[in-house]
Amino acid sequence: MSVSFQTSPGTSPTLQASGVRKSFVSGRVESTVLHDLTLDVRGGELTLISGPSGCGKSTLLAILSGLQPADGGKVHALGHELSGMSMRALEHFRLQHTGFVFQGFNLFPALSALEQVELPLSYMGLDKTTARKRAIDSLEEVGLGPRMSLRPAELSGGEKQRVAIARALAKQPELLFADEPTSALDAANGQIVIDILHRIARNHGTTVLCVSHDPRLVGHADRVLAMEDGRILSDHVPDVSQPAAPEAKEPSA
Ligand SMILES: Nc1ncnc2c1ncn2[C@@H]1O[C@H](COP(=O)(O)OP(=O)(O)OP(=O)(O)O)[C@@H](O)[C@H]1O
Repeated sequence: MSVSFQTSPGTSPTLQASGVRKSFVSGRVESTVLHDLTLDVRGGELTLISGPSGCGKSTLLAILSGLQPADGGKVHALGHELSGMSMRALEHFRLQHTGFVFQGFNLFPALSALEQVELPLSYMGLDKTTARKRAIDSLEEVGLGPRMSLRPAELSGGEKQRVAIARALAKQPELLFADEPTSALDAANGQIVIDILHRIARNHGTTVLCVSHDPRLVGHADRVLAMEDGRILSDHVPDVSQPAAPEAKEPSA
């Protein structure tokens, strides 16, 4: 049986999935990874999808962001039905409206932090001056103003992830997707990253959807969808009076 979670009346969801199903075939075995999953996600909030490894979180994020097709059901993002879009239209949608942050940072070794952030802005068609200003503003917003000329090899893991966040933020996306953004980081850097994602949701009205198996993140989200075996088991607002992780200190470079 599937459980549905809907937004409360008066709020307008930016991401909606209804009856989403996904299976993978390996040899002769077909495994269902998502079972008739229905959910709504709102703007201006950090929504965390938590759950054990292998429960289908990354697959769900990939489907909600248009990176992967579902086998059934519908996904609406910013009012567009993703399942009805061509590959080309999906690419355009992702370029214009979404930002991604992944566990492995995905930075180019030869580019400075500033160049990493400017690059997607050039693909979006922004002129050089606008792109540079946006890139600088975004790097400053994640606390990397003084380090924007450095290349990945000269940055710590936490700083690299902040460059990746600045790169996503500079696009001014309505939807920001983060897949295990803290997994490669220590506790202090992980907390800084999740705090930045939270601030982006609050200050820019962005829909931030983060998937993670890290239980320390639960206390830092506005809303937590707990997933298990391809189903959402609960939808709750975390108790902020019970911090899930110790206070973060600004780490040294
Ligand atoms: N392309 C694929 N082909 C076959 N099986 C896949 C594929 N992608 C994912 N799976 C399987 O689907 C299941 C869910 O994977 P998924 O990556 O969505 O889980 P997850 O909850 O994000 O896990 P983790 O926390 O470890 O990243 C796993 O059993 C995985 O092996």
